[in-house]
Formats: sequence, C-alpha cells, structure tokens
Amino acid sequence: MNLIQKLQQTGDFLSLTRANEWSLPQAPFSFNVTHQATNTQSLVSVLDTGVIVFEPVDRKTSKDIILSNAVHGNETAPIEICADIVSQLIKGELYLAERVLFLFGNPAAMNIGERFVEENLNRLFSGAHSEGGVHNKERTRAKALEDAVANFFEQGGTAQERERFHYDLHTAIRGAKYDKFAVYPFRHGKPWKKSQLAFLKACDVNTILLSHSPTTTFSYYSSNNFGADAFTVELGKVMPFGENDMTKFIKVRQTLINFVSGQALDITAYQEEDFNIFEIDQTINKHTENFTLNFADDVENFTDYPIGYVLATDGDIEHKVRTQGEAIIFPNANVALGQRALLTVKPTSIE
Ligand SMILES: O=C(O)CCC(=O)N[C@@H](CCC(=O)O)C(=O)O
Ligand SMILES: [Zn+2]
Repeated sequence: MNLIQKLQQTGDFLSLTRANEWSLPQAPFSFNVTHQATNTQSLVSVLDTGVIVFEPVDRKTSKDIILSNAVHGNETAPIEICADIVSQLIKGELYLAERVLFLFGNPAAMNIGERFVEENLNRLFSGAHSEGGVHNKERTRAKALEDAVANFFEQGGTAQERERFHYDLHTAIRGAKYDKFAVYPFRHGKPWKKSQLAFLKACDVNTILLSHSPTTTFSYYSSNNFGADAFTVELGKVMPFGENDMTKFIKVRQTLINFVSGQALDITAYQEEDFNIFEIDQTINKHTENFTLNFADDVENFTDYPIGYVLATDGDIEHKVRTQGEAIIFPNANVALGQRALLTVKPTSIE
C-alpha cells in the first residue's frame, strides 16, 4: 500500500504530517472522495506536509475557510480537533459544503513537544521570515504557509466574490480567567464585525482582544493581505498529546464541523452583555537578559493589577500598570530578545 492509499484508507493526515516534518517525500497529490450519505464528490489535495485542501466537486460554494493549528507545536488540542475533522472528510464520513484548507503549522515542533524548534513561527509572517538575514527551517516554513494561504484564497476567487475566513487555533501556556478567547487582528480602521463575534460565541469563545497595531502573526497576515475574517483563537491551556480533556472542546469542534459541512450554526445575534471585550493596551517587549516578570508563573491570563504596580522589569526599565482594570496576557519571560514578553489589556466595548 503506498502513501496515498494509506491516507485514503486511514484518514490519518496527522501521522503523515508528523512523519514528514518539513516536506513530503513525494510531489503533491490529489484524489477524489465520495461522501457516502449524499453520494457527492470532493477533491482532496495534499500540497505539502501539513497542508491539505478539500474542495467540493460540481457544487457551487461561497466560502474559503482556513483552519490552522500547531503554529506552536505543543498546543495539541487544536491539532487533535483538526485531525479528527480531516479524517472524517478523507473517509467520506462528513459532507463538504465549502472550500477548506487545513494547515498543521509546525510538525517538527509537534514531535519534540515544544512551542517551536528554533524560532517562534507566529512572529514570522507578513514577510518577517525574510528579514534580518536569518535563515532557518521555521522561516522557510512560514513562507510556505503564507504561499499556501495566498494560493488557496486566490484560487477561490476575489475578496469581493468570496467570504474568506482564517481561524488560527492555539492554546495558551497559562490558565486564563476566561478559558477561551480570541485575538482580533488590527483592522486598519475597518469595523469590528459583530457577526464574527457571534460565530466565535458559537465556538464557546466570548472573550475578545481587539488589536490596535499590526503584528507578524498568522491571523494578521490573512486579515491584512486577503481581507479574511481572521482570528487567533485560544481554546484553553497547553497540554501534551492525548492529555486534553476533549469535553472542553465540544462546542468549538461541533461548530467547526457544522461550518465546513454547511449545517446550521448555533448563532445568536451579538449582545454586548454576552461578551468580555478588551483592547490591547501595552505591548511589552524583552530588551535585556535581565527581563523579569513581577508575578508568579501560575498567575492566570486576564489577572488585573492596581495602577502603579510594577508588572515587569527589564534592566533599569520598570513596566507599570497605567490604567484601571489593566490585566496581563501571554506573559513569557523566556522569549528571545526583542520579542513580546507581555501584553496588557483593558476593558472596552465596541459600538
Ligand atoms: O500563552 C502564551 O503565552 C502564548 C499563546 C499563544 O501562542 N498566543 C499567540 C497569540 C498570537 C496573537 O497575538 O494573535 C502567540 O503568542 O503567538
Ligand atoms: Zn500558540
């Protein structure tokens, strides 16, 4: 049985991806799948390691959906959710209603159970992979993932003709006061979409961080370059493979399944009181090796501190709370120099 036949039989794209960390052992390939219950056809295209596209055959579509996971290799719950949906699609067990690209970002980091191998993949998008004269496999991978996104959206049609979505699924290093939350990439003045917040609520995500500046993250790349409704979605806490409590992901898994298969979504109209809306206040980067956080490792995301509290010190710089209700997000003193070591957020609303 060859690689293609094995994939068709098992649906196990995750194992194929993990067995080929940086590239496939053969050229890209495609095959047709028949959805048993409706006798409808879909084309499955494996374009690279961790890059698989599903396209309905002989059926009109309107949406181009990207579901990415493992941009950080140790964030396993989103990997397991996507691997399951991919398996159902390959085996013809799930109807496909729209064009869907699944991206398993960093297989090599998955295999060592780490966030990344050499460099944080989620700081290398929007061309950052080609800056500074640095070359490594994650930078090559970031460019390949950018190209996969670009080709997928462009082959679907123009931004005016299509509805474009990219949900970059993560989990967080620490626990959080709000277990699930999403980062809304900077919109350059375009309005925040309440319909997208309603979709995220159907995914059990009702805490939203509004960004006010460009970043080099994957979700910002798709939002800014292709006008996609794109988010970094934090689904819970980092756990090793097989140790996720999958009961915590029932809603998001079912919503994503319904989304790709055209089934009804549990959407209720946006109500401000249903959400915790924050805006990113301070972006604190690490500039010296003396960077220290002034709170314990187990302090949860969204913990707030009083005005004047010293959140972190970096050499002779003190980073203090400036705003009432200002809270911490993504604290990580172990980042590389120049990278983000802490975000703070403050409560806000969207009109
Ligand atoms: O828990 C943490 O410290 C980081 C979790 C994580 O990977 N978050 C993303 C957020 C990306 C964004 O700001 O859109 C990241 O840090 O890459
Ligand atoms: Zn992550």
